[in-house]
Amino acid sequence: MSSPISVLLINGPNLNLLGTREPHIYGYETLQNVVDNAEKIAKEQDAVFTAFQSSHEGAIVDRIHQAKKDGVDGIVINPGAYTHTSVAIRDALLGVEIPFIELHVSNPHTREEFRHKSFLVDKAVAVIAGFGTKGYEYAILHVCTQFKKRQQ
Ligand SMILES: O=C1C[C@@](O)(C(=O)O)C[C@@H](O)[C@@H]1O
Repeated sequence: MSSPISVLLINGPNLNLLGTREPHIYGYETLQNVVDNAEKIAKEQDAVFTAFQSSHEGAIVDRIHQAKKDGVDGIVINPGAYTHTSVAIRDALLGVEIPFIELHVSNPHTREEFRHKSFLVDKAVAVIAGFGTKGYEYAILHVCTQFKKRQQ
């Protein structure tokens, strides 16, 4: 029997405040809820699931490096504001060669101009934006069902 797909969910800065942060934009669901739902969906698909949140760019870079050592097959990442600024996170994702989905709770393209630029979008397998926290469920299910086990 082949080993299960392994998926890592990364949330960047301020996403720990989901549920209370600008709820008219991000809704009322907490990050804990989002992660619990994502884990449930992954488990239903017999996938291995891990989640990580940090508001620090370097910590996110380090976690992406660790993902390669751990044999992660796919990453779902909501980079928060680092979407619009971080060459380091882009380079980390490219460096580990793990396919990833870029995810946003809101649709940044309907918001301020500075949110229209993404340093990841041209390298992402897919982008999910504007579905609220439901987007996490779609992204995790997609990785678990459509991504292939990587050759180690
Ligand atoms: O922190 C965030 C959250 C976000 O990534 C989203 O999920 O909609 C959109 C970003 O522009 C913002 O900085």
